[in-house]
Amino acid sequence: MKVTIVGAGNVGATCADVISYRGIASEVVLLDIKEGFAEGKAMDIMQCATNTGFNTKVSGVTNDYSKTANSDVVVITSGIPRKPGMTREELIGINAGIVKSVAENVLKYSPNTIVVVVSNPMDTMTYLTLKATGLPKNRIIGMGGALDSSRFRYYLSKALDKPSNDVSAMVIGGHGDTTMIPLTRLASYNGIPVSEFLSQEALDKVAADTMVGGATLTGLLGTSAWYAPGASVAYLVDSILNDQKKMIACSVFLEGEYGQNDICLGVPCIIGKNGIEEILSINLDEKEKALLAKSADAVRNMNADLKSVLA
Ligand SMILES: NC(=O)C1=CN([C@@H]2O[C@H](COP(=O)(O)OP(=O)(O)OC[C@H]3O[C@@H](n4cnc5c(N)ncnc54)[C@H](O)[C@@H]3O)[C@@H](O)[C@H]2O)C=CC1
Ligand SMILES: O=C([O-])CC(=O)C(=O)O
Repeated sequence: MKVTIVGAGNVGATCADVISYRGIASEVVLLDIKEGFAEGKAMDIMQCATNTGFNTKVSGVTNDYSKTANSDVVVITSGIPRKPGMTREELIGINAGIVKSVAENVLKYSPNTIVVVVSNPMDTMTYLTLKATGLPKNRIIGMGGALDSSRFRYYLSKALDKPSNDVSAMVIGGHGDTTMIPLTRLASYNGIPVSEFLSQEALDKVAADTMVGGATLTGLLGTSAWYAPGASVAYLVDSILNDQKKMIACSVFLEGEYGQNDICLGVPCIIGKNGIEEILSINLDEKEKALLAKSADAVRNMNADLKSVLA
């Protein structure tokens, strides 16, 4: 199975590294616009093969889309990341043009591919990819919920002082500092509601920390995070390529689900060889419904800025 990752920067290269290390795909092509950069990242990753014991073939190319031909999955991470103090939404001006041209280029050589959109503002970039390419909705997946949910589980595990892998929890809504919705009511520690162990005050703090999880890392690192984002993309790609049917919160085009239309927003999905195989409709309480509607309004406002790019 072949995966192309466009953008060989922090997130793209980390994703290539995790995919090869875990043997998720037989071939990974890294593509970047910066001369020699993807080639260098690919060579560095390939030189891990003997010491970590993988057989994936990783190659890098400078803007040569012919080398990406017949990819099963294409991941788009090209674009700029935010700096401390910025929101993801502020990246739209530069990233929209990049994402649109990249999506068009990859489809020329891989017309049947599934596209995973990572560049920010991710929900709007996913919507843009869908509108610009006209691909069916099951083949355009926005990655944000996998990452936000893993951060939610991290903060819950810290509050519980128990291992992250014993915690189950999901974040839905937009992938933004104010638009994501950690579903605290449904989070559990080995099947027991976390509210059995944590006060409402502690749970509120976990939710607030999760929402600004990306901003916190950006403040610490000077640019946005890459290890967990790269691993989250690889987790999603694994579920597609190996038809694992995992339930993952993904940004997907909604047509009536959760009362929303003409928008890409994070909701629980079943991910398999056909991409988005099912959108799960879970019962939200009134407060969660209101938060989702508010989140959708904010993402829709952002999408309105795409008019000139889509014209
Ligand atoms: N959805 C999510 O959960 C996450 C999204 N992101 C987003 O992912 C994007 C990438 O982040 P990083 O890897 O940290 O940035 P980075 O700056 O390290 O890498 C981006 C790469 O894209 C390349 N690039 C720019 N224009 C291109 C084009 N037209 N064609 C091919 N390559 C091009 C650049 O040369 C650079 O190497 C950002 O927009 C960031 O906000 C980052 C983390 C998580
Ligand atoms: O915070 C950012 O800008 C990058 C991102 O989406 C994340 O790490 O969640």
